[in-house]
Amino acid sequence: MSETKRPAETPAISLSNIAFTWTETGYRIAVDRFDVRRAERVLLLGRSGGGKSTLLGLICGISTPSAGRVEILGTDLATLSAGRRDRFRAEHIGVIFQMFNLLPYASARENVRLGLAFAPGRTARTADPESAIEDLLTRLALPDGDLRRRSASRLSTGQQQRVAAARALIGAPELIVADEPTSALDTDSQERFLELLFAQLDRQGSSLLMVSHDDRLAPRFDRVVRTEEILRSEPGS
Ligand SMILES: Nc1ncnc2c1ncn2[C@@H]1O[C@H](COP(=O)(O)OP(=O)(O)OP(=O)(O)O)[C@@H](O)[C@H]1O
Repeated sequence: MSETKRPAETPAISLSNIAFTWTETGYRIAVDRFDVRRAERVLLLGRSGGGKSTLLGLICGISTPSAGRVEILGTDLATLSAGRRDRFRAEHIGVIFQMFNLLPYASARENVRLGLAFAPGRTARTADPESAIEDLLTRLALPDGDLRRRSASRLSTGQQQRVAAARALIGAPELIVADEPTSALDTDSQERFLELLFAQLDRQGSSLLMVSHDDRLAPRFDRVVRTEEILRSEPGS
């Protein structure tokens, strides 16, 4: 049985007394306490190799800590089997990966549609999936026509990034987690992307945790946290 509290009482993310070690490298992190509130937008800033992606993996339930508690939207991830954790992630967390992780041979539309796979709640919130996909791609400035039919591998980096954002946002999951989604873009494209992303977040009221090493992004967020404020890491052997 998962342990679930009422939404109004629960933060989007609540981490306590976390310890995690990568067995292959011995690199370890510890986090005493870290919370993100509902609808809050938090930027986690830190140097490269400082453990940001490792932390996001724990928050998304891709990795599991050796100690401590990861609670997402009131659910303690340790109470879920691996399969249920995957379904929980699909249903409640829109993830924008650093390398986007699009299916290269699938079209932009098909990649966005994947955001609804294994996510009955997100699907139920999307009355008409095909027009929702078109609407999101329009809002995220991926022009109609050939581009939306083209396989993802034939899109520019910025276009792939917007497809990845649309896939994360479709069906309005409560939490969006983004791992350096703007790192491959020039400053103007970064600005445009963030504007589009934030406008969509305003519409759907999701929380956002974004990690980056670029502190120029800071003014746009409700709160900025530096990795060294919450996370201790040891390089291993
Ligand atoms: N899959 C893995 N297997 C083993 N060790 C890993 C793995 N992924 C990361 N690590 C270890 O964790 C350390 C921190 O990596 P992580 O990707 O969490 O940092 P980061 O802050 O996200 O870096 P960047 O900003 O460069 O993406 C790495 O130096 C590496 O030793």
